[in-house]
Amino acid sequence: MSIVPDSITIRRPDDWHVHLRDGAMLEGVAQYTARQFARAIVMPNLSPPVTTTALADAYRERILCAIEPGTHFTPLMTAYLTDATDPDDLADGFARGILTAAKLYPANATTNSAHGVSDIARLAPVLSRMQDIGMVLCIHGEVTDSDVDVFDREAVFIERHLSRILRHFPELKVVFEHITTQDAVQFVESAGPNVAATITPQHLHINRNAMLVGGIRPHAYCLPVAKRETHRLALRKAATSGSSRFFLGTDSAPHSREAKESACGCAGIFNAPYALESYLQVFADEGAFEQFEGFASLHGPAFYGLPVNEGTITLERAELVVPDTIDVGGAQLVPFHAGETLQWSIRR
Ligand SMILES: NC(=O)N[C@@H](CC(=O)O)C(=O)O
Ligand SMILES: [Zn+2]
Ligand SMILES: [Zn+2]
Repeated sequence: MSIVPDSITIRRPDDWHVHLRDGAMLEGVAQYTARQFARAIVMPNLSPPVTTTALADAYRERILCAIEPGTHFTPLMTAYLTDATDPDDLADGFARGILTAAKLYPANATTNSAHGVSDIARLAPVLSRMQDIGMVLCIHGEVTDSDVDVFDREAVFIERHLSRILRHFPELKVVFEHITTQDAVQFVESAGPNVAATITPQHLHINRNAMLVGGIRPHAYCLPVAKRETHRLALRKAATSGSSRFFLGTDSAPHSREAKESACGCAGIFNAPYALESYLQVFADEGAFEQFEGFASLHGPAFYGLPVNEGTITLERAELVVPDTIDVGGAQLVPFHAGETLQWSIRR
């Protein structure tokens, strides 16, 4: 067993995958992310989605308005790829610093993805341009074919699509997002340096039993769905390995309590309020304290070609009781780890 210190100070971290939503929900949740992270890659799956540079620019303004004055937080915007995406618009948004990445959702893979790409082959001109200009492609890597079991959708995506995308565009910078399987870990490890992956706190903490044993637990349901224990262990190993190809992306995805606790509950876990505390617990339990800063604060900027943040954040060993619910503009959200006691707290 390695020695675990009582506090840890790291460079300010970033969240490389978050859903901040819009309207009242945005107003309520943005501050939780801004308190923990200096920057965040903001997902474009609003309804309707953020498909152009102009829409991303307007959305960025709304996010900045939702952040409390005095908070230093930079939203990094993404454009949602559709069958109609214009490569010139993407390149223009990227050159002007409005867009940081583009996002590929296979049609109907997840929340608000009905406008996603129906045939990845049609994206060739877009992907080719992104490869040329060094713009990152973020991918929700699950197939949506109805004959594929929901627990196999990520592994089948690698085989049917991801390998092919990288064969055609071998220099394209790809983030395989919120990976949930050993297959994805192995794929990223054996791919070139232009391929990386984000890992969420929930996929490091829970396996599918958390969702299905002793009653159905909608607050543990997100997409890609948590897999069996062997996969969780592979993800913990990857995250804490020190490999620069794996970095932090919470996939915090708030839905109201009613939308989650329903006959057809929404996918998504709201983990923004205690994301760092949750991740650190994993690194502490794995005896990988020294790898925490790389995962949280260094590997992501290096991959995106951005500077690391100035300033630091300190977490200390101090119990933290996660509330059962969090009130956000009148709606109740159930956070990840609701009712549990975490062992680490951010020093304020
Ligand atoms: N992760 C989720 O379960 N849900 C996300 C969409 C996504 O990231 O796939 C959402 O927007 O609710
Ligand atoms: Zn996703
Ligand atoms: Zn997401």
